Amino acid sequence: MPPFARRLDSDPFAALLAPPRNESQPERDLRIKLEKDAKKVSDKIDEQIRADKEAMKKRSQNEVKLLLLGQSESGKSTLLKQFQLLYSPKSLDLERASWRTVVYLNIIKSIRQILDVLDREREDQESRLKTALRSNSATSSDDDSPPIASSSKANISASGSSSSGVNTASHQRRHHHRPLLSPATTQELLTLRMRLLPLLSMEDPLADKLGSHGVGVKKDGSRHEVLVRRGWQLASRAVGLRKKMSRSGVGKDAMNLEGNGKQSADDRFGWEDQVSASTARLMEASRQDVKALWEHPTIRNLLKRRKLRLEDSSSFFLDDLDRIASLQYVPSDNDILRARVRTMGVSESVFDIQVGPMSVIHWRLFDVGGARGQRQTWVPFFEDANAIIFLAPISAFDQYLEEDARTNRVDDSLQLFTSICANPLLKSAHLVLFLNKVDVLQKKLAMGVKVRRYITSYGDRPNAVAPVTQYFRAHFGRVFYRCEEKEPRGRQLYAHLTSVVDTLATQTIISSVRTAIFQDHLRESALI
Ligand SMILES: Nc1nc2c(ncn2[C@@H]2O[C@H](COP(=O)(O)OP(=O)(O)OP(=O)(O)O)[C@@H](O)[C@H]2O)c(=O)[nH]1
Ligand SMILES: [Mg+2]
Repeated sequence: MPPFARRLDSDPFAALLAPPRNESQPERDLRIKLEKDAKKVSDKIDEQIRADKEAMKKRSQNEVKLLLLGQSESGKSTLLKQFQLLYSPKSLDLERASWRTVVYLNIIKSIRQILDVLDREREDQESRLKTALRSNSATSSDDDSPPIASSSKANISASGSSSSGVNTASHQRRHHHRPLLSPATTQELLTLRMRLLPLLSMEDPLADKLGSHGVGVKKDGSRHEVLVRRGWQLASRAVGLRKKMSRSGVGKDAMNLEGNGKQSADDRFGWEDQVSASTARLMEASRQDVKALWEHPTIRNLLKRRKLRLEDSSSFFLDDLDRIASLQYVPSDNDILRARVRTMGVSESVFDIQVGPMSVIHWRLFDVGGARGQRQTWVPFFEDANAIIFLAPISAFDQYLEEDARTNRVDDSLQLFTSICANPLLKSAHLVLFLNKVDVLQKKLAMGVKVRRYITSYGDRPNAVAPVTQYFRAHFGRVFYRCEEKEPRGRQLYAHLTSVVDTLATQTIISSVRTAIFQDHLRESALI
């Protein structure tokens, strides 16, 4: 058998592609032409594939994806605002009016929480009085009760050893028996409460206002809890401006305080809707009452005694009411950093960073909702992430999750960090850890809050900032190295002690983190 025939026998493709044995000349010419045309098409496809690959490589070289991860209230959105301040400060200017609504909401929520505590104290005091009349009960000390969560839930943590390696303490709420409210003080505080009702009544309309701009509003007990999605700041502003234009279009201004022919208050101060304008006026009118409540010695005592954890921003705004409760108020950068609104889902922001005379990197940041119910939305963003900043608020050693009042927040952070370190989709991501809210930690320790009461494994170490931060840093480090030992990926952990509301310090850290992440990225993309 000739070698050609053998080849045809053994190679089915050669047999298929071979010209017919008794092909005529015209058939041959046609076949060759068709083959040439087919090759041209095939070459074009190859060329397109090559071009696509090249473009993809170029795009991935010019794009760095960074995820901001961590539990709720860890500071992810605040860190994003710092990126915005650093790389796109003008964009924050456009959002200022929207942040004013959030500041108002934050203040009103704090007042409501304070008044809720007052109500509970009154009820407890009444029932204690009744009991005392019967049994002549004794008083008890103030300092050993655990805090009550800002959600007003009982705060009882799981005891014993947890999978994260820290041991958290178990607490039972104690009752206080010493009466705090005299009849005169009760009367005084009830009068204040009554005078504050109009301002309090703005909470739901304000929440609805934010909620109507493509964001979520969750009913939290009897109250609205606002959750925001990507772009809410500008959506809120655009809707407000449209309303304002349509108002002036029909020739009447619902908010015109000055009478005909004069500029309305919302025009002068940039209010874009009636709800914000009304709240601003109520805020100014109620300023002295809010201050009287917030600074009232009995209220101070009560908050301390009941260990009410107002959100970190609350005292910041309440301490500065003279500035904020004014018709001229426009939120400063610092106010925006402190304003608190929950993130829902994943929101993406892009910053273009010039890295050379001709070269720009598109830095894509993904800010996620950190509550347990939100965490499943993170996973689709893991696959092509270049880097992660994981935020762990180490000041939260004495706090429990809002979504699970038995889980200590530091414990939750450690568990979450464990799952991030071990996730195979993130195996080549550059890993940065922010041990955040060091300023709050400092204040708590200075107030005498003892770490070992909440983290029993802390033992007899000194209750000071350096040993406490060192202890938590070691725990997070151990989680990381344990993951690397199990499955070595050659990664490093870059850890920073941060307070992301501190602009100067945070921006310095962002710059050094950026250098490290971009260097890693350039090294990797050179290998593609
Ligand atoms: N004092 C202080 N406050 C902080 C710090 N970091 C964040 N905060 C405040 O903590 C609150 C919560 O911060 P966010 O950035 O909204 O938290 P988040 O991680 O985005 O929370 P979710 O969106 O619910 O996942 C805000 O009022 C911030 O101003 C910090 O380092 N120090
Ligand atoms: Mg957020």
